[in-house]
This record gives sequence, structure tokens and C-alpha cells, in this order.
Amino acid sequence: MPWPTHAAPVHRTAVGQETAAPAAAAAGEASAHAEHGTQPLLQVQDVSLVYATARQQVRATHRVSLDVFEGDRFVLLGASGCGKSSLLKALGGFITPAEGQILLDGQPVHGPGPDRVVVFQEFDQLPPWKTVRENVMFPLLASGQLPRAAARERADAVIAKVGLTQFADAHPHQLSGGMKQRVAIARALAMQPRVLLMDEPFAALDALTRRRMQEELLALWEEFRFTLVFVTHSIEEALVVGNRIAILSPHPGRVRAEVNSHAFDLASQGSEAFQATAQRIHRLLFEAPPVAASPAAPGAQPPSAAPPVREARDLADGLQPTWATMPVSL
Ligand SMILES: Nc1ncnc2c1ncn2[C@@H]1O[C@H](COP(=O)(O)OP(=O)(O)OP(=O)(O)O)[C@@H](O)[C@H]1O
Repeated sequence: MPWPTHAAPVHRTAVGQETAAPAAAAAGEASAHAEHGTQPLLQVQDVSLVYATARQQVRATHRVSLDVFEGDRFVLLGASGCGKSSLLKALGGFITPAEGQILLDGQPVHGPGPDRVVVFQEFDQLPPWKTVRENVMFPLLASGQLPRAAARERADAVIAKVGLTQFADAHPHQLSGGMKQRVAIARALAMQPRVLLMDEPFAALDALTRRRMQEELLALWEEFRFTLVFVTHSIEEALVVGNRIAILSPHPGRVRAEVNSHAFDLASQGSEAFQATAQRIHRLLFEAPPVAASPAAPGAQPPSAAPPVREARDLADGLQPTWATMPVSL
């Protein structure tokens, strides 16, 4: 099956190497890609997402900036409520940033489009009255991307890739949860999007099926080298699925750090390096960063002690973030 992507960019940093600061991370990635002549496929620039409810405004993310390159498996990792799903919806064009912008191939994103396909957590996103083949063909026909015969051909090719040829004429209720998820992924891949957006796609699966789906996703990526943005709150899943991980601070989400995880896979899960990186990510997620040093007022006494470390949970409900986006020393 044709797939119009380029080879995945090679990342240069060492296994599990965290970058010292989001800005430095972005700059490091950008300059390295510039050396290879690559520009970001997707750019998130100072994006704040705000929900206006009848009683209040909820700030889901605060000035988030990210660059996603072609062939990246880019993970958004953070605690519940840090704005991961909101960010993914904004990438999909379903919500508009209150400030900042999102660019795809250098062009501002103004709404949903067939170039960005979302796979949600709910498996029952498949219309139950359609067969597996019809489900996979549906967006190709609805978007006018292909005529019926070509859509069927492409659907059958992708269904074969996800190992469901025998079930092409089955209906969703005849499939297991994992199989339905494979159909959802096949349906997204059939569209050959520029970016595949996955929102905690395996969260509802049992541990064994989840592992199998991670394997299958990575196998599909090896074959097609699509660009993936993947949301999870599992550190292990982030390390296995991603080649780059953006760690978001608690509500409202900001980029706390970026981790290069391209050398980890399912086989490395028990290794020392994997565990050590998982622990460092855990600290980044749940320990407050040091308080920014503010310029001392004339005549002010130097602080007598290190600033107290504040627990992330104390800040979780604050709409006004009290931590700045700060360089993280590792
Ligand atoms: N439609 C909405 N209206 C108002 N507030 C919302 C809406 N959707 C999300 N929020 C709020 O925005 C913040 C971020 O939510 P979001 O679902 O993006 O976080 P998340 O990191 O994906 O969480 P989870 O891992 O639990 O799915 C939360 O405080 C949430 O309550």
C-alpha cells in the first residue's frame, strides 16, 4: 500500500536523554532537523486552550509549544486533567486555541481535515451496522478521497495489514475489544493522514491485549512510518510507544520537559535504563520544579534556605499556575 511519508528522522541524543528545558529541547531538535533539511510537520506555538463554561473559564493548557517531525511517534504524557486530550483535539482542529497557533506543514490549522485522523479510546466508535470492510471504507468514501472500487481495494489492503482479512465481512459486535481497536486503527491508516492522533487508545484494554496492541502499533509504524501523536498517562506506555515524549505539568498543562525515548521498546521494559528513565519521568511529573529566582530588590537579603518544594497536588486546582515553565536540571 502506498504511504506518502518519508523515512523517520534519526534522533541524535542518547538513550533516554532528557533535554534540560523545553525551549532548549525544541531548539536542539529544530537545529538538528535543520541540519538534515527537515522542518517540523506539526508546530504547536504558545498554545493556550481555554474552556468557557457558564460559571468560569477553565484553562486546560498554558502556552504549550511543541514541534513534531515527520515519522515521529510523539507522546503527550501527563496526569489526569493536564490537558492532553484538549491538546489532541486542538491538533485535530476540533477546538481553537485561545492564544497561540498550530501549524501543519507551515499552514495554520483552522478546523478538522482528512490530513489529521483521530483514534479515540472508545472502541464503539465503529458503526455497528457496518461490516469491518465497510467501516474502513466509510471515511474514504465520505471524504471523497477515493471512488468505491479503489476504497474497497485500499480497505482490504489495510485490513490485511492488521491481520483481520478473515473478519472483513464481520460486524463489530462479533469482534473482541482488541480487534475493534485494530479496525479503528485500520480505518485511520486507510486515510493515509499526515498525522495520526491517538487519545489513550489502549487505556480500556486488559494488560495482555494492551501489550499486544502496542506491539501491533509499533509493527504498523515500522511498515508505514506514519507520524503519530499519542496521548497516555502511563509512563511505561509512553516509553514503549514514543520516540519523543513531552511531559506536561499538572493543570493547566505546560511542557515541563522532553524525553528522547527512541531506543526503548517492549523488549527493554525490564532493563535498568528503562526503569531509571521511568523513575526520572515520574519525578518530573510529580515533583514541583524549583522556584524561579527573581531579580533581587536593592538591599534585599539573600534567601537563607532553598525554596520549599511544593507538591503538584497542591497546585492541581489552581487556574493561575504558580510554577513557571522552568528549565529542569537533571
Ligand atoms: N468541554 C469541557 N468544558 C469545560 N472544561 C473542560 C472540558 N473538557 C476538558 N475540560 C477541562 O480541561 C482540563 C483538561 O482536560 P483534558 O481532558 O484535556 O485533560 P487530560 O489530561 O486529557 O485528562 P485525562 O487524562 O483525565 O483524560 C480539565 O480541567 C477538564 O476538566
